[in-house]
Amino acid sequence: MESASSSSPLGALFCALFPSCDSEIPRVLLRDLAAREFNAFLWISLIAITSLLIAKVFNLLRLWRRGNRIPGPPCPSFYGHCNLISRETLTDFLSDSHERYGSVVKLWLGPTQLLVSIKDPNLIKEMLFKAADKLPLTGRAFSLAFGRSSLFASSFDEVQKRREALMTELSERLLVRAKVVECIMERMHRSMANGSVDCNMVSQHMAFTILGTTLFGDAFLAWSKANVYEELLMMIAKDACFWASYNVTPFWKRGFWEYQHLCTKLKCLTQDIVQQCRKNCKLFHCMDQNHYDETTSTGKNASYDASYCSDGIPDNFIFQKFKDNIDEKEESSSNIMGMMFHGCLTTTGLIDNILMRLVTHPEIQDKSVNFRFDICFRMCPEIYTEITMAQKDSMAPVEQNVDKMPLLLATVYESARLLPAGPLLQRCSLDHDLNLESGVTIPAGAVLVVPVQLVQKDDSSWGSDADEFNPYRFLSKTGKRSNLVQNTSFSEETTDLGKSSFVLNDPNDNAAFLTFGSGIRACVGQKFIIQGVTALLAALLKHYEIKLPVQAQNNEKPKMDNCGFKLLPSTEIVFLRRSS
Ligand code: HEM
Repeated sequence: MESASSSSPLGALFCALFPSCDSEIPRVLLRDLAAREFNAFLWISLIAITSLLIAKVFNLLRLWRRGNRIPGPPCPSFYGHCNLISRETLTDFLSDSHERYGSVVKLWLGPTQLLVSIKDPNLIKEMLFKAADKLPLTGRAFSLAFGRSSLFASSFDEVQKRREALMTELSERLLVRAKVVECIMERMHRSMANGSVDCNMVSQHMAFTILGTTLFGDAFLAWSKANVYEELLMMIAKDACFWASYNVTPFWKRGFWEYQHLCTKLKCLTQDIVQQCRKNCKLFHCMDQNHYDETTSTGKNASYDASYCSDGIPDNFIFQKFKDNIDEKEESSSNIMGMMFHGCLTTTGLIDNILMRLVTHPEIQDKSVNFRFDICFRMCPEIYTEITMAQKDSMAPVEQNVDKMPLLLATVYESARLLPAGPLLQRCSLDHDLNLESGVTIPAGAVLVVPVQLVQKDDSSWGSDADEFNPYRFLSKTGKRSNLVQNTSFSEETTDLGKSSFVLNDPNDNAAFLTFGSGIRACVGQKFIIQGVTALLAALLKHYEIKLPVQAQNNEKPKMDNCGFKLLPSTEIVFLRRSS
């Protein structure tokens, strides 16, 4: 009978090489070899796991040692403050802690989770420039809902290229076109048939239309599924953070699959609007080509707009240049959905907030309609006059003259200051400690946060009226860029402003203005959305006065909710057509 060793390929090879050997020897040798290799494998695994654990323990000890050097409230238990602080109370807790322990405060959220909050504007600025990465949760929320995104990922290296491309694209689309304004006004007019409109609904629609037409072009205005898209996006927004907060994707939960179903629907709709854009474009291309052929054959001057359809894709269609930069594997639709998601949510909040400020401070729109204004208000400029003045010597539509409307721009910035889009700016530095110039060292792995709302309402940065709505704080007289913010009362300064022309101070010059973040990960859409929203408001306020309905005028003014990011109750407002 043939031996086992010679029947195996290795054994046969051994016998062929050493024919004189005993047939038992190769088998023993092979077994020995296998046992040694297995042992070596076990040793290597053991060493690797042990060194990994030692590195983890070492990092943890370092985090504890360095973390404990930062001032902060004592930790109630080994498991940290997590059980004591809810999302609603975090800002209050940080406010108290900053008051007691200074501008850099630490909180242990768990035995391995250190949170460091910074309140001093100059330290914040430095930190936001040095810490380039965002928390993994941010990237996870976007990728779970929309697929891998190279715009809203955590790592700076991943987003850097796309950020630059998007910034260039947005800077070419700063103006909201007359057609978009018309479409919004038409819809608002229809909604007003019931007497008043819900402020949040109308803001959401405006935000959605601005973003949709910027990303998808005019095809978006005629798209029959735009309303469904808007609803879906808002439904996803409600749950995105909840599902992303699981460390392991909860495949076993039914709710998760329902959420995923909504996300898939949104993706299909995104692809649908992209198709509509393509069709629209081909149509325009043919029409323009026919027009071009006609005009050249009749010898007339051809006015073919090559920039619109140079390669069969309209210029304003999903950012052609931006799309070119996306590598093949990446789904461009995830970036588009991400932009619609972030842009619509934040812009809805901003417009909602501005409209509420305008109805609760009617004197800023137009003094002639307000009977309660006092002497100081009589002297200060107001938005309606500003719009009419800006239009006086200009043939351009009102939305193209926003640069001549500093008070309207200041109103937008002041509303953004009082109600930022979220409670915290967040960063982390996973691999390196962060050394701040003040001497504070923030250990690698700590979560860094900026309590935006506290910073944007801090007396030391904004003066004694920091809590109040005062757009004039962003204005100064021509030729005198005085610091209006510090220790300046509304009445003194605005009286003075009324006598002379004035300019807008760049809000970003104040390190405590953080609505759009700051530093290398700051919002890419700031300039675009400020211009867009101001242009839309200019067109609206030129024709309408925005008011609370008569029955609501004596009610209490809307207040911020517990988190301070929403005005409650959601209010009905009225757009009253101006007679002239
Ligand atoms: C009122 C409107 C908006 C507000 C309040 C807002 C606010 C913000 C904030 C606070 C951040 C984080 C900044 C930081 O951590 O330093 C951010 C990031 C970002 N925003 Fe906006 N945003 C708005 C509109 C938009 C629009 C319209 C776009 C683009 C179409 C946009 C694109 C982005 C992008 C791409 C980022 C991520 C930057 C990064 O992670 O590197 N934003 N935004």
